[in-house]
Amino acid sequence: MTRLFNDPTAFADEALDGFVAAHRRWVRPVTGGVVRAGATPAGQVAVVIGGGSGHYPAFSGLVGRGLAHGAAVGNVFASPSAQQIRSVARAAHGGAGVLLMYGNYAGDVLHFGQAAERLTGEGVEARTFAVTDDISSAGPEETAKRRGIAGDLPVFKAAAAAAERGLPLDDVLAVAERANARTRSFGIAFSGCTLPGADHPLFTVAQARMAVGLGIHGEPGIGEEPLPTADEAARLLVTSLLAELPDDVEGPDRQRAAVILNGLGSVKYEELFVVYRTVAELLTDAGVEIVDPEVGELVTSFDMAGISLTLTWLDDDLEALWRAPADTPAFRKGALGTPEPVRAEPVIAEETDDLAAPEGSDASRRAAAVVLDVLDALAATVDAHVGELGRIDAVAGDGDHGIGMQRGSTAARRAAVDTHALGAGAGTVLVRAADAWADKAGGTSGALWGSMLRAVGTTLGDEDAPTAARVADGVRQASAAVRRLGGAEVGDKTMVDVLVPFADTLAAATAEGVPLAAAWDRAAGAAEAAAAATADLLPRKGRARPHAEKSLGTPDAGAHSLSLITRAVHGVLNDHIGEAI
Ligand SMILES: Nc1ncnc2c1ncn2[C@@H]1O[C@H](COP(=O)(O)OP(=O)(O)O)[C@@H](O)[C@H]1O
Ligand SMILES: O=C(COP(=O)(O)O)[C@@H](O)CO
Repeated sequence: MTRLFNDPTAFADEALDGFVAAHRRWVRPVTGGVVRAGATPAGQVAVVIGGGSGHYPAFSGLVGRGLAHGAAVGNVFASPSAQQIRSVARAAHGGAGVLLMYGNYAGDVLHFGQAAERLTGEGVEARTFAVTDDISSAGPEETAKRRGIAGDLPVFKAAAAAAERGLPLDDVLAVAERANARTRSFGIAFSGCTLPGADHPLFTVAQARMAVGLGIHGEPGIGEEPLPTADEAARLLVTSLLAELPDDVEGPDRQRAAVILNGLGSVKYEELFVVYRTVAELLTDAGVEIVDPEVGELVTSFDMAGISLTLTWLDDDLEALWRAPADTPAFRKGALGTPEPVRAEPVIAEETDDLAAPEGSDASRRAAAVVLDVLDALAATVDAHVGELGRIDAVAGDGDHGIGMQRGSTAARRAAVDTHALGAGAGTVLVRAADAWADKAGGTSGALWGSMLRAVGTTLGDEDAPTAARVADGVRQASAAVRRLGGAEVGDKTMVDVLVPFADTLAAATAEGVPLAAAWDRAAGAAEAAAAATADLLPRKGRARPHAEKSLGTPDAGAHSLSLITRAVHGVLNDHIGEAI
């Protein structure tokens, strides 16, 4: 249970404020997260990490000398937005480029990727790297699909220590790749976490049972077994990892390994030590030389009861990087010289894009008024279903789909109202709403909904009055944009299963000359049927994939929300447009 909070939707921001107030020696706040209190030394690659809140000390607690130069901090269990990441990276940049590092989650991959593109376009050389240490989340033949859990720490640290040596960006990236290829984690859980404001945990484990193969977002494990003793738990963790050695490690005998026994939130230190005692014994019996072990909370999931074991198989260079000193709020090692002075200049102000909007034609401004009503209906629908969407997402995901959609749709509506008041046409209103959605929501759906609204807005433009064919074309462009960005296709159990038939039906009906509202009605019917049919699919993308079987019988959360929204939008089109276009 998370007991102490004010407004649950403000939890992540308020936690970050308090964290900064407590750690000014190490960090200073910037829009989107934190950077080191001292400047990145000129000519040093900046390592910028990030992810959702709810995992402390990941990610803000790992900012400081010897480790990250900055951290982008998202909402609870949702990746930070591309705009946040860009802002933190610009503040951390020391002139030698930026390596953006995160765990391998769909939302992080999308937002960090977009941030890197934008930074590079602005002249800040940027690369991305996703950590994939969790062996339970995909098989050895699909290591690129694995999630990042406590292995984030040794991989971030290796890259950051390489950056401290003055290596160029591509060499720092190569170190991250090598550390990741040699890092494996495996975990078990005894209870799920309860998000701030929620009254029940994201999952439960039956009395005297444990979930095997945990995630760090309250995802249920991939299997269930009887509750073990501490020694049995240690044996399971060690044998699972020794059975999954990296390709270039022939056997454990005479190998060196960095070892992390991580507590997820409510397993206490003494319990961890009891388990570690046997972990150390088993590894030593297998011939492994343990290097600088860490036992404690390094990547958490609120109050989740669970533990994970991480092994990084070291070569000489990786050992030196693992042993290198570090000084951050939550992770300290060795001794560093005198710290750089804490910068006295004020907090970097949020960069605001030019607020003026290009004026739309009269016809496009009238269309923009309908767009406002559409966004109102959209946000109201999300508000009315926020709990239901969260529950569906919690079956095999992280339970945040409702709150993510709510944050995004609320921000989009606000931005649309402001932009409309500046005299903008329908296209610009939608594009600004899209950017606000992606920025404020973060997460997978934030990036995808941002790209959808942007595609429709770009197609409508600010000059011509929208026609039925133009709207249908905009929706088609939106469908293509989501598939391009997320890489999912029909059948993967995502919102794409609804978006494609919706766009195709709308295009076919408008091509037959059916007026927009009636064509939309037909397309919304196709969307509803497609959303219901996702209940029979096994997920192949996103957070639900490792829990495929559990999701059978439940529709995909993003597919369901999209179908609800298409139906609500039909109401607006029917009332405002009728058969006019
Ligand atoms: N690669 C993808 N392409 C398209 N849609 C996706 C993809 N991955 C996930 N989704 C959609 O995103 C939804 C989850 O959104 P949300 O819960 O807001 O994001 P997150 O998983 O980042 O917390 C899923 O239900 C699915 O419809
Ligand atoms: O949840 C996180 C990001 O992944 P999403 O795909 O946006 O949910 C985050 O907590 C880990 O970085």
